Amino acid sequence: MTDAPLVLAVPSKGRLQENANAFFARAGLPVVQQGSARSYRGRIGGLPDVEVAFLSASEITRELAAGSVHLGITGRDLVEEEVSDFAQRLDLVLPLGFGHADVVVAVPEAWIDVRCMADLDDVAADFRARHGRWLTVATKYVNLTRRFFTQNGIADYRIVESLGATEGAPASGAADLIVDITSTGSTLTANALKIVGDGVILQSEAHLVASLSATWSGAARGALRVILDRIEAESAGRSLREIRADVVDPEGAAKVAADRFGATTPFGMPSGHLLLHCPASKVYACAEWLRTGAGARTVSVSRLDTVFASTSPLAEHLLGRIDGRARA
Ligand SMILES: Nc1ncnc2c1ncn2[C@@H]1O[C@H](COP(=O)(O)OP(=O)(O)OP(=O)(O)O)[C@@H](O)[C@H]1O
Ligand SMILES: O=P(O)(O)OC[C@H]1O[C@H](OP(=O)(O)OP(=O)(O)O)[C@H](O)[C@@H]1O
Ligand SMILES: [Mg+2]
Repeated sequence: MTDAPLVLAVPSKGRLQENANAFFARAGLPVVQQGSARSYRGRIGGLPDVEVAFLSASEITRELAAGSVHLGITGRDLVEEEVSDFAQRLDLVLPLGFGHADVVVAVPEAWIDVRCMADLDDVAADFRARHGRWLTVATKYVNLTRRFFTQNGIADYRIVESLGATEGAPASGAADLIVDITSTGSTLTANALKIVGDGVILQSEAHLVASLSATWSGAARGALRVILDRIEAESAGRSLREIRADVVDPEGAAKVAADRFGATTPFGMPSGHLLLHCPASKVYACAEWLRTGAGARTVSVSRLDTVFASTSPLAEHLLGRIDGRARA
C-alpha cells in the first residue's frame, strides 16, 4: 500500500465544526463533500492523495489513537481524556487558536465553605459519616477527574458517568458536584454552580493532531508535507505582524528588535527602511521602542495572510517521529 491516501479527519458537528472549516479554507485546503450533503467522505481540492473523513471530535480522537486516520482536528481535552498514552501514540502538531475551554471542578454556589480543592477534600472526608453515602462527581471526563483528584489527595468520592447535561446533575440529585468543560461560564451560572478556585484541571484548545500508529505510505507522507506547509504558513500569518519603520540605523534597530521582541528581517533591508516580522504579542512594545529608541517617525503595522518559509519544521519533526517508530 505504498500509495494509500492520507486520511484527514474534520469535525462534522458540534463546537469545532465551523472554526475547523474556516481554518482549512484560510490555509488553502478547501474541504469538499463528496456525493450527497450527508456523505461522510470528502476531498481537499487539488490534493488527490487526501481523503477527508467527517467525524465528531471524540470519534476523531479515537480513530487517531487507533491509527485509522492520519491527521485530524480535535480538542486537547479529548486527547488527554481518551488516550492514556497519547504522548507515544499521537503528535499534537499545532494549537489552532480556537476551541478554547477549561475542564473544571464545579460545586453548588451554596457550598460557601468550599473555595479550593483542599476544602473539597475536607468535605469528601466527612461526607460518608454525615450522609451515609460517598460524595459523587458527575462527569464524562472520568480519567482526567481521577487523575486530578488523586493529585489533590482526594480519595473519598465516587464518579457518576454523565453523557450530557452534566451541569444539571447537582440540582436533580444525580451527583453532588461536577467536572465539565466551560468557556463562557454561562451554563455553570445558569445551574447555580461555581468553579473551585484551584479546580481548573486543563486549559484546552483545538489542535491539529497526527497519528503515530497509522501506516504512513509514500503518498500519505507527500500529502502531509503539502498540508503542513500550508498550515504552517497560515499559522505564521496569524501569529506575526509586518512592521515598517523609517529608523535612523536599520541594521542596528533590526538587532535590537530581534533580541527584545523576537522580530526577524525576512527580506533583509529593502530600500534602506526596516521591515520586520514581529510576534503579534510584541507589536505594541516594538512599535513603541522604534519611535522612542530608534528614531522612527512613522511605524506601520499590517496583518499577514500567509507566510511561507523555506522549510517546514513541523513536517520534519513529525516525519522524524513517524520514521523513528517505523524503525523501532
Ligand atoms: N463550551 C465550549 N466552548 C469551547 N469549546 C468547547 C466547548 N465545549 C466543548 N468544546 C470543545 O469542543 C470539543 C467537542 O465538543 P462538542 O460539544 O462539539 O462535542 P460533543 O457533542 O460534546 O461530543 P460528541 O463527540 O460525543 O458528539 C470539546 O471536546 C472541546 O474541546
Ligand atoms: O461555558 P459555556 O459557554 O456555558 O459552555 C459550556 C457548555 O458547552 C458544552 O456543551 P455543548 O453546548 O457543547 O453541548 P453538549 O452537552 O451537547 O456537548 C459543555 O458541555 C457545557 O455544557
Ligand atoms: Mg459539547
